[in-house]
Amino acid sequence: MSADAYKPGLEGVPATQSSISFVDGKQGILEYRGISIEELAAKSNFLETAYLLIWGVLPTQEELDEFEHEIRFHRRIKYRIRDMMKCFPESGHPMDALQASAAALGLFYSRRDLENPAYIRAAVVRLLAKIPTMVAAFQLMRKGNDPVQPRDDLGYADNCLYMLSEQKPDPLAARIFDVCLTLHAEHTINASTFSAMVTASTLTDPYAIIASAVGTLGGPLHGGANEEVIAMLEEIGSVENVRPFLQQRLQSKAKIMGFGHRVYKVKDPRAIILQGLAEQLFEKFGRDQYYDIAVELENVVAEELGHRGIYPNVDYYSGLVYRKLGIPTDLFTPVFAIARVAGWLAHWKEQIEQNRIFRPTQIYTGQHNVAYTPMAERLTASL
Ligand SMILES: CC(=O)SCCNC(=O)CCNC(=O)[C@H](O)C(C)(C)COP(=O)(O)OP(=O)(O)OC[C@H]1O[C@@H](n2cnc3c(N)ncnc32)[C@H](O)[C@@H]1OP(=O)(O)O
Ligand SMILES: O=C([O-])CC(=O)C(=O)O
Repeated sequence: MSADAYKPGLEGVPATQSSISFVDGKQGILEYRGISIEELAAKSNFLETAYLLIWGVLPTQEELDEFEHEIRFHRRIKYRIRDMMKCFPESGHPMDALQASAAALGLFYSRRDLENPAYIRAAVVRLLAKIPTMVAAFQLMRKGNDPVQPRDDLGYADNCLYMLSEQKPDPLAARIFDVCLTLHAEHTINASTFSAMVTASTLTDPYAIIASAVGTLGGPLHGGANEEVIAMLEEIGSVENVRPFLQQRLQSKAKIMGFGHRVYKVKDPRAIILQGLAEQLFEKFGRDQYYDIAVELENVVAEELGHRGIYPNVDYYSGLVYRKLGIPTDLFTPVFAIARVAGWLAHWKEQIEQNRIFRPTQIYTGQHNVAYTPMAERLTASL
């Protein structure tokens, strides 16, 4: 195979066919099942959107009620999962705790029955229901407290926010959190979804699939950037410092977190909505000290890098929203995961319906016919 065929990072290489979502990176369009993200953010909610993504159609009221009811019923986690999480080091990152706990769920539901729609539905319900409870359980247990119990009187987003922020959510805050989940639910064949699809293509169980996707999402080039953005804004510290900070970053060829995207060459449509949500929250609950720095950085990056299509991505303004909602910084990426479970599950279902194991090829750059060197004759490797 010619080396020209190799595309680092698989840029532009179609790896699947999918009807779940669509991105036009030049025009800044994102659709789930053909419906624009702006319309879903305004009119839908996370659970309805999850249903749409996974089953391909908007549910009737009856179908949605049943789905919500099933999820509400499955929110609690087994005491053995909680006991396992108690043994995790408090200093560990919540994404690692989530990855381990998601994988551990598979120990309880290991019988695979991929041909059976009831098995698929049960796994979908369980994962959507339990992932937020697991994130919240680790958050409380690392502080030495008992894990919070989900509240049956609260809807999906309200309950998540209640468990994560440890306070009864204000209705506007809960609605905004719900929109955040909808915005993060799906994004075509991004790195974590691809990871989920590769794992799914071996016909393994959905808990292993979600665990591999969580591991992939956590990296700073992907979902982990939302946490890094806040660290960066804190480091900048003041609006006056934005320009010198950017110059120094560009000189050292370091990335500006929350900017740039493989597909979008304009501002990510989700970043536009998230910025609006941040402003709504600031109006009601007071402005975040880092917001002005963020806006100035966006302007200065546009001057310097806009001509190269480098603009804010979904991770840029989400952290400012989560901070105002009272969510600790190292839970920002787990919150992303809570939402993206919907997209990963939709791709799992689609993958097994059209499955062929992922097994690409490589261009070998090593040697051939190398003689084995006996230990006594080996030179110290110059590392
Ligand atoms: C949910 C999400 O995953 S959204 C993305 C979250 N990630 C981030 O915010 C991290 C910062 N951004 C990035 O690292 C990248 O833009 C990515 C990973 C998102 C996309 O990566 P790729 O498509 O592979 O682009 P790549 O990293 O090769 O960048 C292409 C060029 O643009 C530059 N560039 C891309 N993003 C940035 C950035 N944030 N800051 C400065 N320069 C950048 C690169 O340095 C590179 O320049 P070069 O051609 O002179 O070497
Ligand atoms: O599509 C991507 O590469 C990353 C992204 O924005 C997402 O996963 O939401």
